[in-house]
Amino acid sequence: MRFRNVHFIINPVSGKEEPILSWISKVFCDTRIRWDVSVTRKDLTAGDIAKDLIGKTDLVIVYGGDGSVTETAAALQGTGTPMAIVPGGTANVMAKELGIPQDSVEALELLIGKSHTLKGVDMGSVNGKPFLLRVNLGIMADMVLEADRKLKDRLGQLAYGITAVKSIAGAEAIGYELEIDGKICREEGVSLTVTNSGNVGIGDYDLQPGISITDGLLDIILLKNAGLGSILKAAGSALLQQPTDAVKHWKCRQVIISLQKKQRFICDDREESGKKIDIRVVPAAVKILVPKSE
Ligand SMILES: Nc1ncnc2c1ncn2[C@@H]1O[C@H](COP(=O)(O)OP(=O)(O)OP(=O)(O)O)[C@@H](O)[C@H]1O
Repeated sequence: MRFRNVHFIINPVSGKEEPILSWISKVFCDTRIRWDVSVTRKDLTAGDIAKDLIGKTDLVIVYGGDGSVTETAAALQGTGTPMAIVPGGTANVMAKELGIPQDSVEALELLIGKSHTLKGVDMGSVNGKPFLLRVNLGIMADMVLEADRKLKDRLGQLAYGITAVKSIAGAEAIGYELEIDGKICREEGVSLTVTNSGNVGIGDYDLQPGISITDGLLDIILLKNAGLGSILKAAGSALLQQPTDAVKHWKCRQVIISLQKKQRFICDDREESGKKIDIRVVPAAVKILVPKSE
């Protein structure tokens, strides 16, 4: 696929410290592609910039972490303007999920070559607001909330490991009423995840086997307790991509979660709270540039 005009959105404070402008210039200098750059600010998000670019460029390319990627996807969803990712963040979950090179120069080279294609990627909506990766309640939410900017700058991905240990230590199971595609069930667990993406940003491991970001479905994953045995079984299941009895797994188009009291949850990187959480899939919502499969 050939693009004539592309527009980069760059987050100057995301995880990696790289001379990205000089690399863009080098990679694009021998092409006929016209490129332009906008830089995010605290008061000008990737989503704000992407909204302004709808229909005005052939491709929006975001250089940043999953926060910038999800903001851009939310802005472009349903518009027909495609996007690409050059992973510049700490974890870069979305790039891993889609097989996009983690190395920035390789990701730039993918844009100018012929070995890429545009893929229709599912998104989700939670109480009417868009998300790309997942919604977390319980210990997974606590883990992300505790890993603040300073900790991520100092420790990179290890920040999530440290906050995970803290969150698991204090975990208590709570009751969830789940209405899954119209069918009601009652469950208890320490962590509830409704995910669009399988990858969790640690190597190539998926949360559970069989999760796809292009299947038009969401996956609900419930971790029943935070005992060591249960955590090890869940981790082993992710490593070996085998099901386990420590985790319950459903696929759905919609789930309505009812809680006994208002609880905070994480929707991608965003903190929200609620007592009733209505989550739906939006199939093939946004077109993203990915490597062509063999
Ligand atoms: N110029 C800026 N100054 C300060 N903060 C910024 C600026 N531009 C963007 N941000 C903040 O960065 C957030 C997005 O960060 P992003 O996800 O790109 O990187 P990251 O946190 O390093 O990556 P990851 O999510 O993979 O850990 C935005 O939501 C916004 O709050």
